[in-house]
Amino acid sequence: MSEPITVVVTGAAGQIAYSLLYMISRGEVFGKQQRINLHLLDIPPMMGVLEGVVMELGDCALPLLNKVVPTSDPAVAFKDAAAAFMVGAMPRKEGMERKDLLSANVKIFKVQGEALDKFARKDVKVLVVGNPANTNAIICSHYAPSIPKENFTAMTRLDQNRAKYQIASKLGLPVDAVKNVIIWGNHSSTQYPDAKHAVVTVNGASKSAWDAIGDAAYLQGDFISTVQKRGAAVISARKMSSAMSAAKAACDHMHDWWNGTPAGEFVSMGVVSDGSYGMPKDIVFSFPVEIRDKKWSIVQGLSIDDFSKGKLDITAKELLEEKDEAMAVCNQD
Ligand SMILES: NC(=O)C1=CN([C@@H]2O[C@H](COP(=O)(O)OP(=O)(O)OC[C@H]3O[C@@H](n4cnc5c(N)ncnc54)[C@H](O)[C@@H]3O)[C@@H](O)[C@H]2O)C=CC1
Ligand SMILES: O=C(O)CCC(=O)C(=O)O
Repeated sequence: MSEPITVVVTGAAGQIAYSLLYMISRGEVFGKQQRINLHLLDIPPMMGVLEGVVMELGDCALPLLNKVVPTSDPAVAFKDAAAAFMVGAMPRKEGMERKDLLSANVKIFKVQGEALDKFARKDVKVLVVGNPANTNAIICSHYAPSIPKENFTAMTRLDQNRAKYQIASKLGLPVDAVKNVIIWGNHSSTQYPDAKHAVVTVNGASKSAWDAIGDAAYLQGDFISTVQKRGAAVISARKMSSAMSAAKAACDHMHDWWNGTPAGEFVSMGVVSDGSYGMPKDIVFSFPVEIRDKKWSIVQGLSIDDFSKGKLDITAKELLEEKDEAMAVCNQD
């Protein structure tokens, strides 16, 4: 067993955390030999609920759980953090766009960025889940200047998993037969789910998902809109936003960041743009990445046709607008 690492989960009394805490504590992210000190942050009115979550974690009798620290103080929560799941934020209700949450949620990420800067390890890996996730991540990074920008990421893995599931279902394949589907841009309805580089394994042979499906109208139409609107569809059905699937995606994202991606495979993550694929710099944009030694790099050289370029430009424009609005909100104080 290794020395314990400190893992922070914000929004720890909420619905995503309820699934996420169990998966992390079972060793599904950092491995079955890695002991964990879980730091659970929520707001003061939720401390009673959080106490119940702590009781249940104890009652799960999880051998990897070294210590659980419930708190409403960011200074306590982020102390020595090696990894942070930033879930705590308001979810949207039916009829809202995720960016409608911006003014309420962005200030949370300013305060927590400042706390990460002061109290976390300088190599902390930060995954922003709370919406609008990409813009909250750029704000968090902005207010944590002593931590490298590369350490701040936003979650588009749920969109990737949704896209993978759509392709697998269309072809009647298991989900693990589908690889390298890409989510470009914002975790919003402007995101671009791109199947052009995806591959599928059929009867032991690898082939292009595009050719296997053989229906460009679907792949440029219903496939894209289904993935873009899946969050809203879940809200409409459940009257609450996705939680189990979001927790699973957060684990997948951090798992791959910690452990790396298999050769020839890439995953999508919102990362601070370096201008790759002609996208604006210094926004958190979802790109395909490969990961080695706990460091991601954007996959270069993928062909982008005019259809794709148009989609990338739309989502980049939205991210630039969101960033301006978020900075204006933060500068009000
Ligand atoms: N990026 C993605 O793919 C996804 C993002 N989300 C987003 O994740 C966020 C959380 O969703 P749920 O867990 O369903 O919401 P929830 O409402 O069940 O839980 C949120 C928790 O955050 C807490 N919180 C609020 N302000 C806080 C602060 N300043 N510090 C610490 N905790 C704070 C709340 O008290 C609550 O316990 C929402 O913004 C939601 O839209 C949800 C699904 C997928
Ligand atoms: O759609 C939302 O705003 C809530 C959850 C979410 O981000 C998602 O399900 O993709």
